[in-house]
Amino acid sequence: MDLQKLVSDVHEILAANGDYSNLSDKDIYVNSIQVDVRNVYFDLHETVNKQTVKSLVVYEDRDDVKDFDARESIADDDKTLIVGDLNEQNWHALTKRFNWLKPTSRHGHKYTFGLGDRLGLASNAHLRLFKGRGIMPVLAQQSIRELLLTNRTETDVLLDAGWAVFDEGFTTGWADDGDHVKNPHEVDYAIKAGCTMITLDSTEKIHNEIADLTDDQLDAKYNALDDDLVKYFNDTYLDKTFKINDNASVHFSKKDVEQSVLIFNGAVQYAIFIYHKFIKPYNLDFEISMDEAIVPTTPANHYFFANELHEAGITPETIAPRFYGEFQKAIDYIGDVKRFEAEFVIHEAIAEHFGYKLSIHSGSDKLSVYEIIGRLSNKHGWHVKTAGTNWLEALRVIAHADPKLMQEIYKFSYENLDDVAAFYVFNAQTDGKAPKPETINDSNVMTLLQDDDARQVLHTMYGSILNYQKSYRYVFRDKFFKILKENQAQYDKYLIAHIAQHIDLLQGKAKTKAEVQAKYEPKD
Ligand SMILES: O=C(O)[C@@H](O)[C@H](O)[C@H](O)C(=O)CO
Repeated sequence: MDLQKLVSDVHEILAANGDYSNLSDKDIYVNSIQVDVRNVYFDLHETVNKQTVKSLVVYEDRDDVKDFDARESIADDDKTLIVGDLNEQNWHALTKRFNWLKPTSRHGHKYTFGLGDRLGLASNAHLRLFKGRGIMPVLAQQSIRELLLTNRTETDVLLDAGWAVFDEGFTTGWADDGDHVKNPHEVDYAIKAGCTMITLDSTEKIHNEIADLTDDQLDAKYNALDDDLVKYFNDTYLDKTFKINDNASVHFSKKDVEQSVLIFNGAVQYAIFIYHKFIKPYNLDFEISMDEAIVPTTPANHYFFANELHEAGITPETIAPRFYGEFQKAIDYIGDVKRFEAEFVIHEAIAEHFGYKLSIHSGSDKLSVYEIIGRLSNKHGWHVKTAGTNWLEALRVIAHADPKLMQEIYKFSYENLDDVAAFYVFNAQTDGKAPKPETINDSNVMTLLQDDDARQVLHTMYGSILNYQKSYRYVFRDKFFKILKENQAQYDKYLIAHIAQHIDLLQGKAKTKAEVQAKYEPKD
């Protein structure tokens, strides 16, 4: 690398008085430039074999610059210029200089949005979309399931997102979600890796089987609890109506009390335990999710959960109920939208009453309900989690650039769908619902990204696709990343078009799915 030229670049930056539109070195990534008195920091984006290769350039007082891991360096008066990799040491060194680089809690941010970049290549585009929108991006958001299936660690996820934050000069705050952690080991791991938010997935503590009991069986099981507990729950809830506001109240029949206790109280107690062991001592941002339970969270169940937490002195930042209808991965909402709205009013009132926000999980593509969610919760705020659909946008790039490879990927996914049966709940099946691979050809391959069943097959099979090997060699992985990196600009375009649809509806800038699709859906 020509270090002398980089020194001239630095002097040009210092002389530019903040206007970097005409810098002579076009490899300087302008969004990344930071000038701190006479110290200068930026990323260099060089194109090598059609891919972008990034390096960090730091120009600092000679004694200070030592904590960077330099590949090369050169002295310039009392300063040293170093060039380094975008690695862990350099990112930590930068966070000591720029506080906004570190992920923080969502607390105080009214609108927050989880992005879940499965491949580590989506955050730059996301940040360009979020700049100036007034929404805090939770850039790093990976479930343990996703980490296992992609062979990534929390640190990989943090660094991919953190470097994008520096690259884009995104100074208004971002968060890192240790998503769907289920046990103390996973919570501890997420915290130690630097997650600022913990999403406790309480699915395994929720007793779905209680919903199938007859009234007599339910009664017997409930009354078998210790007398003092039964007395406490009956005194607190039985035949009571809690008026939450002018539009919402929650009534507890005998069945509501018994089901709320027997289905959810184990999860409440577990959340209290996790709160005292980790959340409170480390002052973490806490979400409790029950969205992947089999039983929907009725307004009474939700009120019960929130009230019991409140009695224990706990106010999480967000709670993710399992709303009425189905929020399946990668496709629109399934269910009666009117009933969803009627129940959402009550869920929102409960959240506002107890002082947290609702979190909408599996939020990608739920374009039929975002206008409702935005309209009903914009005053108080919301958290939305997309479900890794940036992976599908990556496949859109593959389908475009190499239709044959995409057909092979789909055929493989279709034939091996059982791989993910234990990880995901989805409708798509290979017994007639999802399109048969032999019907897909070069001219209709893009339809795979529009068909609900094909989307679900491809969405859930990411781990198998990326890790599939023959003779110890990856079959798809290397080709996949090569194409994606060579077409990053197109990937960025697709990513922005996809998430912009969600945000416009949530922010009330558009009213219908048709409107946002007409505005943003890629035409090619
Ligand atoms: O695939 C996953 O595990 C994630 O995308 C996860 O489902 C996601 O983070 C989520 O919770 C969306 O609601």
